Amino acid sequence: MPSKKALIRRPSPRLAEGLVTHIEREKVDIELAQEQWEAYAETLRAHGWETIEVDAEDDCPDSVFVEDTVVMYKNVALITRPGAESRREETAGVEEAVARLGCSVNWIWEPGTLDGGDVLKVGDTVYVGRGGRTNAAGVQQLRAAFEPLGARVVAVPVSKVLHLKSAVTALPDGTILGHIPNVDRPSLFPGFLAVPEDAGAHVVLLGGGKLLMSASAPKTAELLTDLGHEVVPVDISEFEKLEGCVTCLSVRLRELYA
Ligand SMILES: NC(=O)NCCC[C@H](N)C(=O)O
Repeated sequence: MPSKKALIRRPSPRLAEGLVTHIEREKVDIELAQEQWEAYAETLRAHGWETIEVDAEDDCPDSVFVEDTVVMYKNVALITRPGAESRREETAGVEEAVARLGCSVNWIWEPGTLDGGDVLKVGDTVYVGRGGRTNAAGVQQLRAAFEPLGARVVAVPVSKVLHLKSAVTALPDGTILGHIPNVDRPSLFPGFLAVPEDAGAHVVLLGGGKLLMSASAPKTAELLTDLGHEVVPVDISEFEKLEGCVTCLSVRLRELYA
């Protein structure tokens, strides 16, 4: 049953201490981050999404990146076991939120690790990035959770960026967008479109053909507009300083069974 709910999680006051792995640390402006987060949430609402706030986790600097803690497939919420130990406390609140929404809940167990940022769904194909945060056991457990439900799980290597979705996401027609220097094996993806900017590879599908994108990818926005897409830009500069992108700030629940 189609639904338009999106989980979001308010930034921790300790956001500036969030993990940085592949880029140089830059000072984060917390007040600006809060404003940007409000504007991001408002943009979702303006496009028909009911936002559901997961209880804040003030002691977890990276908790705003809610996408990493749960992967949805149909009505099943797979609670992850984040690859970074400092992020493991984040999952409890998310589990509570999805259970309250009537999802069927499943879990990634030790020794598996998996971050939601490593999972890209394109129809019933579920790409999973095997990289710094997601290990082989995590990939196997994801397969065991979703293949019986009809998913085709495709594992792909990720070595150049934090997560698979830091490298690639997909347009509504299934075209995979990626910035070539960040993608390990572009040939693994059918219908690959190279984009000129890092952040140009990140789109959130708002519905009705609209694409939520970072304001830091103007050339890609132009390219996609020229291809007949409607781009909705948001400024998320403070989250980008922590290797966050537009996808990681929400989890869209499109197939709730309720
Ligand atoms: N899915 C995502 O893109 N998550 C971004 C997580 C950033 C956070 N600083 C981390 O390193 O875990």
